[in-house]
Amino acid sequence: MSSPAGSVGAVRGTQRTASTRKPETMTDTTTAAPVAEAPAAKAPITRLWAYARPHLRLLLIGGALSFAGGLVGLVQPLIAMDVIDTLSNDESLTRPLLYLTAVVIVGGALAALGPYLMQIAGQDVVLTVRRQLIGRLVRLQVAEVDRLKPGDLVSRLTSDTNLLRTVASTTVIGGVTDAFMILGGIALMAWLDLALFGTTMAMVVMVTVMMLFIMPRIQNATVDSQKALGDMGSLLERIFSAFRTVKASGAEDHEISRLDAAATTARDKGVKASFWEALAGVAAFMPVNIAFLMVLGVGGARVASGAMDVGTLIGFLLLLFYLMGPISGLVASLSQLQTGLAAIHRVEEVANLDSEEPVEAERMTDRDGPAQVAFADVTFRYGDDLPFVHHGVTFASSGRGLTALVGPSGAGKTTVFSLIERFYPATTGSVTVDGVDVADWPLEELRGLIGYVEQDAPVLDGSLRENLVMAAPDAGDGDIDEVVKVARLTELVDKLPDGLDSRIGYRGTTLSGGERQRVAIARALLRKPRLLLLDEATSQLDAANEAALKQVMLDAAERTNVLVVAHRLSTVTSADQIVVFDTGVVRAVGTHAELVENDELYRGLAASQLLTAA
Ligand SMILES: Nc1ncnc2c1ncn2[C@@H]1O[C@H](COP(=O)(O)OP(=O)(O)OP(=O)(O)O)[C@@H](O)[C@H]1O
Repeated sequence: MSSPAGSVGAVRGTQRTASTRKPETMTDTTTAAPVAEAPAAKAPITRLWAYARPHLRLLLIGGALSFAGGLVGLVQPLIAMDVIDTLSNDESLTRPLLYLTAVVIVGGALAALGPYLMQIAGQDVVLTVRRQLIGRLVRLQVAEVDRLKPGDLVSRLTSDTNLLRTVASTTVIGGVTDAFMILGGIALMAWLDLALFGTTMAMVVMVTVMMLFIMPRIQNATVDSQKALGDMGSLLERIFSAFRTVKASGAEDHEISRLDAAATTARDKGVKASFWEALAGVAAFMPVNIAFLMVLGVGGARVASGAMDVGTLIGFLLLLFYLMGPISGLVASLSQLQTGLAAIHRVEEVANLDSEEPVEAERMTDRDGPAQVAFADVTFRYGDDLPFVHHGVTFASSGRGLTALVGPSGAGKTTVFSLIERFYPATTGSVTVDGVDVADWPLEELRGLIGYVEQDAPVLDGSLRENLVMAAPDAGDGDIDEVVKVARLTELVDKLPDGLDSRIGYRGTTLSGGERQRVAIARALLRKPRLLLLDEATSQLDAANEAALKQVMLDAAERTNVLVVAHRLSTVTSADQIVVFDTGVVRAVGTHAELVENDELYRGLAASQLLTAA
């Protein structure tokens, strides 16, 4: 074997492991798994800033326009005072009324345009977050997906990110604008009358203290409420992933009651969050109303005593009245901010998951022809707290030909394929392809040379063509026709209403088990792989198709290296070599005839499948 060209060291490290993630402790299957137990690496507010920063320009323009709209509104009470003075002086109302009209029109236009621009920025922020999440989710390591619940992840991508829209747009800028309004109003109050100002400030302090108490509770309640939604999504996803089994088991009522319980929990948690939000509203509203009454009382007395004129009192009251908007706006913004921070917390947990980062890497090799595979004393287990599945597996499949992996169920045959594909790293020992440890291959290149047909031959929602070209997007019509013929799919394509462009349903439910397997085989062959991994590829085929595909396998083995996990030995009796697995070790390697002669386990398997006399 010639060793592949190119630097090995330069392409290491394509798998990313979040250093902050704690080991998983998942045993409960009824609720959504916590995506990660460690808190997000950065404070949610810092992350919010990072997400919003690329859209800052639009946010600031929108915010400035909204702020200008608010300022224009602030002038209204002053003009009203002017109107009263003008009336009491018997002067013409034309000038103040013109001002008032201009203020209303300009204020209205600014109040519409500013929030609209901020909403656009908010949608852009959500898009940025979703893009990051999508990239992360699709590249998650297989081990992470083993322990997670897709329904919960879907909820994070859809529902949680949606909560960010308002917070990233109107909330922060609106809150800041409202805060400035309030500060401006307070300054004006101090300028108008210090005694009334003091009365009002007591109330402002009261509101602040109450908010400090309520806000963290809103955030916690929102996290709980969003988690409950995720749990519900997980349960629903669980049912649809085994829909026929649920029905055939008559388990609808049981599943409905579980979903109902999850929906009730989501409702209860939502109500709790709403309770704190409502309390925040009251906590802001009540003191302002009390302040209004107190100003009326104290101000009335001051007017009666001549310490203050009636115009100033009315101006002060109007100012207070006007400030109710910004005050309740600020409180609503703070509540929304808590909701958004809760959402960021859940979104950021996904960032802590282990994923396979794409890295630019030099190609290792331009070799064609069959790839060689070798396992050298490989041990492996799926988790630190799980038993070893491989206890020192050693075998080689050196180039062109058919290698069959056989042995009892659970012996570790499928795991061999997972290690070759680098879905998991071997614990000790080495798994090499073309003499290079799989850990040293650029991940994309390694997987690019392999065609893999999984045990349950999954197909994805979409058209038949989309499913076939998934691993070979550049395949031409001629190539597709050829694999369709080779995989005995011609009849299926002819009978489908739109041929190759017919949709084949969620998880290929409109296809038979055998058809799904043949689609998966055709997909793998279309890639023209240097290494073909077939897992139980013929288990659901009828006798005629099994014989035909056995021929396909042997044909492929003429050109490439084919590894097949087989339970039905009839399909692999003519394999170049058969590797017999037993409880995580290779107990024998040989041809069918040699193994029947020398290996007791294989002889038993062959006898039980009527391939030899017992
Ligand atoms: N993702 C996983 N997490 C934890 N344990 C796993 C995982 N996948 C497989 N196992 C366990 O590893 C062992 C070997 O599984 P593997 O699928 O490799 O066996 P196999 O020989 O292919 O079996 P079969 O012939 O039934 O398909 C089994 O005990 C199985 O329960």
